[in-house]
Amino acid sequence: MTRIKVCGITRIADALQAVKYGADFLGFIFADSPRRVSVEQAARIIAEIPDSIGKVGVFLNHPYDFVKEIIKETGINYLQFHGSESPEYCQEFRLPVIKAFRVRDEKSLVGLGCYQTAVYLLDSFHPDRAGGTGKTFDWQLAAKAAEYGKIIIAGGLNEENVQKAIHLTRPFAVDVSSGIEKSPGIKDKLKMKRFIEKAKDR
Ligand SMILES: O=C(O)c1ccccc1N[C@@H]1O[C@H](COP(=O)(O)O)[C@@H](O)[C@H]1O
Repeated sequence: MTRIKVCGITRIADALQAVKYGADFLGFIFADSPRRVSVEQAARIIAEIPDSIGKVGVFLNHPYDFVKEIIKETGINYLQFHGSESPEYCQEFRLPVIKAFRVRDEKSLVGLGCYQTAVYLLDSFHPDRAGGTGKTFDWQLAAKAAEYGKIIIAGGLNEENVQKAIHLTRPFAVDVSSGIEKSPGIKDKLKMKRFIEKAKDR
């Protein structure tokens, strides 16, 4: 069954709803973003979440020591590197790494084979925004990435298109953020429920 990652969590209520509806991973953004959480906020939320749920810290070209500190202070147990972090950088950490690639065309996936990370996350390319774009990319390109290992499809997913994305790409997981929001960082309960139901129904 396709796993579900709900990203951009900033509130305990949203985290608990996501878990109740069946999310497998929750994402906490430490990069510059309207969905950014403080270390204290993330630690408070993570303390309320069952052990069975993956807690993913999302980083963007952060210094090694910053990431280490966040791991220590919050209890995140997956690392999502959303920038231009090198394969060597990704291997410095003991936790499983999700390396993001922002997909514009086939060339965006060159270099993917150099990484030995747990999972590859494919998100949409945007010239000005690193993530949370609400835009989809050409899902046909995901097949190339799948040759290297497990993939997570991200970028512009919502209750209307998630089943098609799963059908076309057969991912390990789907990742949603802005597609289930009322406003940046604030989840819409109903949209979240419907998204998870649809994703689980595939
Ligand atoms: O959401 C953000 O603001 C963000 C900022 C910096 C790096 C990553 C970010 N979010 C990631 O974007 C994708 C998909 O978002 P969406 O569903 O298109 O809104 C997801 O992987 C988030 O982790």
